[in-house]
Amino acid sequence: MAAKPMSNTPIITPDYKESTESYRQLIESTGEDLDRPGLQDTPIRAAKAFAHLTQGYHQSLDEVVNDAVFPSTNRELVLVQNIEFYSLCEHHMLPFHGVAHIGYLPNGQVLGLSKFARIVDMFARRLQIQENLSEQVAQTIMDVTGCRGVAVVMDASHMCMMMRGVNKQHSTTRSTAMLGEYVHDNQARNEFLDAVPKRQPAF
Ligand SMILES: Nc1nc2c(ncn2[C@@H]2O[C@H](COP(=O)(O)OP(=O)(O)OP(=O)(O)O)[C@@H](O)[C@H]2O)c(=O)[nH]1
Ligand SMILES: [Zn+2]
Repeated sequence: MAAKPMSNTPIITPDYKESTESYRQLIESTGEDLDRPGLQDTPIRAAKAFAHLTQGYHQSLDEVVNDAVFPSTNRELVLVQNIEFYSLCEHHMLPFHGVAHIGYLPNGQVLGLSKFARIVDMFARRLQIQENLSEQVAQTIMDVTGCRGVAVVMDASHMCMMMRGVNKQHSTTRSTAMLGEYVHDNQARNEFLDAVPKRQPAF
């Protein structure tokens, strides 16, 4: 018997037509021969890869969280650290990647641990700048859990600073977003910042 569909939402199979054509034009603009064997499937491959890297636009928070919010009396710091992420900078569409560290102070309920990573990915898989990515993750955790405070630190290396432009191989960027009690409570801020791993140079 066929598996029962999970919802009545129609399954849309993307055909990547427009993005494949865009990649064809982009490759042609280099003077390359699109018919040579190595490149024949490259436009569709690149289109599929780009769709993957930007899939966060098509995810819903409800699906990502999947009701994994659980009652708890624990109100102390929960720190989920070293969540690796890959994103694309919105200025050059080149990758930036690194790790996110998320701390929060629960207020009667806690979020399933994997959901922190899923929320990071949902916002990272878009065209982004690192500062906004950090804020969006923090705000979403606050909205979903109703926590007392949330702090996000992200350490990342930006390919647009490494492969081109200023060509700096060792520079990394730390962005921070703090909400709720973390805004004014220096003791809570310091507890979180002391617990966050120190960032190593990119190489
Ligand atoms: N604040 C911030 N800037 C970013 C991020 N990703 C890329 N950028 C910067 O966006 C800026 C765009 O600057 P522009 O002068 O318009 O572009 P550009 O001529 O390509 O700049 P260069 O990279 O300096 O060659 C650069 O300074 C990038 O380093 C990010 O996540 N946050
Ligand atoms: Zn960039």
